[in-house]
Amino acid sequence: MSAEEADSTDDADGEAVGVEESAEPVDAAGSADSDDMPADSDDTPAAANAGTRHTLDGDAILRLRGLDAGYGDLQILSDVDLDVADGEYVTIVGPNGAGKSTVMKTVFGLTTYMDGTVEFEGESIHGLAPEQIIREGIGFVPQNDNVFPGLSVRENLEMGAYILDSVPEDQIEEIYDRFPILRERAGQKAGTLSGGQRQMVAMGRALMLDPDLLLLDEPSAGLAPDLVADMFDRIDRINDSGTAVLMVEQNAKEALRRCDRGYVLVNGENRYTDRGEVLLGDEDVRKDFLGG
Ligand SMILES: Nc1ncnc2c1ncn2[C@@H]1O[C@H](COP(=O)(O)OP(=O)(O)OP(=O)(O)O)[C@@H](O)[C@H]1O
Repeated sequence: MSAEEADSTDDADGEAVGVEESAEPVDAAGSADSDDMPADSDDTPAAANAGTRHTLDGDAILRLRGLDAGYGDLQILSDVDLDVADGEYVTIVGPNGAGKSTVMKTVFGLTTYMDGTVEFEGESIHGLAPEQIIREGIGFVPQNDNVFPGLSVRENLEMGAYILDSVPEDQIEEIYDRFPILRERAGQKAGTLSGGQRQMVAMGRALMLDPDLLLLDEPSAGLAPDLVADMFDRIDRINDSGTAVLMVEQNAKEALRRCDRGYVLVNGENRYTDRGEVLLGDEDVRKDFLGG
């Protein structure tokens, strides 16, 4: 069994976790900055926090509140709250069909908005077209069809900056420094690259405008197990250089191990929120969503 299969949340039914809302806010559910944590927060079980707080105390660059969204008349997300702080690494995990990708697509203006707020850097971005959202400083790497297969690697990167008047050569160089194989393959059609290399092209394209927030939908999907760790390392480095990351991952254990905070989404609703390591250590979360 591959690491991905082992971590799959396919069989989680989302019904087994019966954690009720607590009246008391729990501080540990919030901040990306460990200095802000209560001294004993390492020991706070996620279950004690579940259903209480899905938001940060401080400023968030991405702030979703009471979000309802879906496709046409079909509502998928119900009352979703989610924050990403400046420079934070946040991951969303949960069973298939929980609505994880729908959260990302909604941030990027690709679903039917129904209710709630979507704010980025203090301004509402609800109703903006994807091109405007890119200008605001959000990059998005969708799970599928995320490169132009008939264009070269370099042309794909240039497409990431199509809203500019001229190609930002310095940024292309930065992307090549980050992903050296792309410099070597600059003239090769993206459709002929390996899965891992295509994922680098897709990330590189999304980084061309140096976004403040990068949305990554299942970046390890389809990668051979030995390439998965490398992809996660690259994401760590992108985040280390100051870009906030919001990532959806089926490889839930690894994602939670790497991130600052995690959200468990079930049936389009928030279920758990806490620091990744706290969610990983929680028996109910492990049993119901992480394959034990
Ligand atoms: N374009 C669409 N039109 C209609 N329904 C859709 C569309 N895209 C997704 N859905 C439905 O929305 C629900 C949530 O899908 P979503 O892809 O957000 O889930 P997910 O948690 O990311 O799941 P997975 O892990 O399987 O990718 C599913 O029932 C799915 O069938």
